Amino acid sequence: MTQTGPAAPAPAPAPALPLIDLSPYLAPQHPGDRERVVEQVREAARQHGFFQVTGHGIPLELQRDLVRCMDKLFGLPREAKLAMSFLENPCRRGYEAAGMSLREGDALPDAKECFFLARDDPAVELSGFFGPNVWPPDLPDGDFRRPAQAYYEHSVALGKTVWRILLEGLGQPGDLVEAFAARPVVPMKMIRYPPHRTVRAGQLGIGAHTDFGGVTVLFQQPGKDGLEVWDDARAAWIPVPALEDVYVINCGDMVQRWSAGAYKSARHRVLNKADGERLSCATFWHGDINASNPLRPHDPDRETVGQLLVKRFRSQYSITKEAVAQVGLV
Ligand SMILES: O=C(O)CCC(=O)C(=O)O
Ligand SMILES: [Fe+2]
Repeated sequence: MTQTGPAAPAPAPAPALPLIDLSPYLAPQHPGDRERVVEQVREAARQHGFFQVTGHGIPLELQRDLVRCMDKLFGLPREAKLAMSFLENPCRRGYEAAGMSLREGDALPDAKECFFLARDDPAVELSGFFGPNVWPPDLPDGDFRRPAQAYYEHSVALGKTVWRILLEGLGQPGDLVEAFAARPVVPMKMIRYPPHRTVRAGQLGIGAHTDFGGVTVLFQQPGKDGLEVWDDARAAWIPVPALEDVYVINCGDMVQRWSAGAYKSARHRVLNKADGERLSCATFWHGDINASNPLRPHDPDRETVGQLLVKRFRSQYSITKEAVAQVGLV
C-alpha cells in the first residue's frame, strides 16, 4: 500500500503589480470616483513604487504609431544612427549605442540601444535642459517626427496626471501640479533590446537600477515581456507582463525622497524574454527646473528639480559649469 502524505502546498501565486483604471479619475461618473483612484495609486506607490494603468488617455493608435517609429529608427544603418549620437548634442538628444551604459556593480554594460527626445524647443537654453531635438534626416516627418511628437505630448500629459494624483494622495491640492508643470523637464527614451540569444552570458537588457527623478511613464511593446520589479516584502523579482494598452508607472528617487518615503522608488531591470527584439519607451516626467518639493510644500529642504538633476548627472556626464551655475549650485 502506498502511503500518500499530506498534499504538497500549492505554489504561491506569482505576485503581480496592482492594475489601476485611471478613467474614473480622468472622467468621474460618480461621487468618490476620483478619491478611489487616488487611494489605489497611493497604496500601490507606497507598497511597490510601481503599478500598471488602463484608462490612461493615450490612444491605442498612437501607441501603434510609436512602435512603427521605433522600428524605423532602430532599423536605420548603424552609421546613420551613430551620426545622431547624443554625446555630440548639447541637450543630450539623439542616439545612444548598445554597450554605453554600465552600472556600478554590473560586469557587463546594458545590451539596449536608445534614442532620446523631448519637447522640441527652437534654441538651446539653460545649458541644454531645453533645446531642439535630433531628427533622423532619412525618415520622412510623417514616418517619425510627427507621430513621435504626438506620442510624446500624450505621455507628458499622462505623467502630469500621475503627479496630480500623487499630490492628492498626500493631502495636497491637485492644482499644485500647475506650478510644478510650468515648464517641466521631461526627457523621453525609446529603447530597443536585442534578442536575448544575441547578448553575452550574464548581460542584462538594462541592469537593476532605480529611476532617479520624478514619475516614469513606460510603454512596453505588447507581448514582449522582460521587465522585473524588486519586491522588498518577498525578496523576489516580480515579472511585469507587457500588455496591449496597459502602461507601467513608477516613482523615481526624487519622489521617494520628497514624499519622505510615502512613495517608493523600486529597483527594476529588463531581461528580454521575448523571442526576438523588444521595444519600449520611457517618459521621465521630472518637473519644472526651479520648482522644489510639491509633495511636502513645507519641507525645509528647498532643493529644486534642476539641482537634483544636475547633481545626479554631474557624476555621469559632462555637465557644463553654466548648467551648474544656472540651477544655483556652486
Ligand atoms: O524597458 C523597460 O521596460 C524599462 C526601462 C527602464 O527601466 C528605464 O529606461 O529606466
Ligand atoms: Fe528604469
